[in-house]
Amino acid sequence: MNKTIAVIGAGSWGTALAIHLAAKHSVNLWSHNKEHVAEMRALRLNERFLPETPFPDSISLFEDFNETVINADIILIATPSTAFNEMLQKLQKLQLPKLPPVVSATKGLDHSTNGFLSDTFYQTFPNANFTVLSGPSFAKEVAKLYPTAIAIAGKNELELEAVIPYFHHDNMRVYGNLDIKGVQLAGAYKNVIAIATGISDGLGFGANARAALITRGLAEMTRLGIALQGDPETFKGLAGLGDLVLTATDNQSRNRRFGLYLGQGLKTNEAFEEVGQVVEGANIVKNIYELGETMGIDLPIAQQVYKILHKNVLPNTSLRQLLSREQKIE
Ligand SMILES: NC(=O)c1ccc[n+]([C@@H]2O[C@H](COP(=O)([O-])OP(=O)(O)OC[C@H]3O[C@@H](n4cnc5c(N)ncnc54)[C@H](O)[C@@H]3O)[C@@H](O)[C@H]2O)c1
Ligand SMILES: O=P(O)(O)OC[C@H](O)CO
Repeated sequence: MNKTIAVIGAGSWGTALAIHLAAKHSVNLWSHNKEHVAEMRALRLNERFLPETPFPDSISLFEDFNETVINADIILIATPSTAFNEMLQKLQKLQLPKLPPVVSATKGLDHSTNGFLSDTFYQTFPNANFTVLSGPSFAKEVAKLYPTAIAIAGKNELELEAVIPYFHHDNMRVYGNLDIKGVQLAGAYKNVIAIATGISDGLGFGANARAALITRGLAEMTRLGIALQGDPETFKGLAGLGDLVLTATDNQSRNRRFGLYLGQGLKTNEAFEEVGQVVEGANIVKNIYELGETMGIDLPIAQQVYKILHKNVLPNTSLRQLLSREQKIE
């Protein structure tokens, strides 16, 4: 089957997935930045975000949103979470007679509601097929076609069957998942824990502290996830533990690197500048903190990351506060 896939967002993730999908399909890759589109057309490469992997011939570059999606068999949104809503508005404006299945590869929450991006999507398109792609997957490795396993989550098996075959081929193995809320919460939360382990490593706290943050981070992610109607099993799977371990331990992660810079003494704005790409954990830690407060759920690691980023608490003070909390049963 040679189908057409519209990829919305030409950062590192949209581009990597475009390269993977282009092995079997035609891909329309869209960026909101006209100069970036011209550059990618000329170079047949996304030099800004993924400079090591040239485009196969089956990728076409688009600056016009309408042209990108009008004949697409599926639409993949791969923008940062801050732009997700804007992409839905663009899709709505098109008034397509029937929206093709939409897959979100964005890892985050809705910043204005603290809610799931899927809820925002269903409010705009109540009857459309919407699924979420998540799991341990660095863009650079996907673009180089290294072996990768991910999860795609949706409301029911029919919706999953309509999209999984587009992604499940060559070096990518896809597991279907029916817990769309848990998968999203895990994909967002692991970014915050990766910032915390980065900070801890930047401070030189060592391997014991890193393992403790990952394990206790998984516990608090699971606690919030269950309270938000996620399935506890999800947090042990690819979108949970899998992505948490990847992001919290490998320096390809922007969230982890951002934390490392903070731990080494850089100010927040300096750390953002050094990373130079999206840091979703920093985008959403306030949402997670507010969810914990309003729902009365203890999220100690996220609380400390929130205080470092939003209340000017020093990383060293903050992480030591984690250790000095009252003794409890695991
Ligand atoms: N890079 C990865 O390894 C990876 C893997 C899995 C998931 N993700 C997720 O994918 C999403 C995108 O991340 P990325 O790695 O591609 O980020 P990136 O920093 O590499 O690129 C961001 C892209 O978004 C574009 N953008 C910014 N504002 C926009 C707007 N208002 N409208 C349209 N486009 C806009 C930028 O021009 C840029 O092309 C994030 O939620 C991230 O967590 C990334
Ligand atoms: O670079 P990060 O920290 O945004 O992580 C990228 C992916 O989410 C890893 O699965």
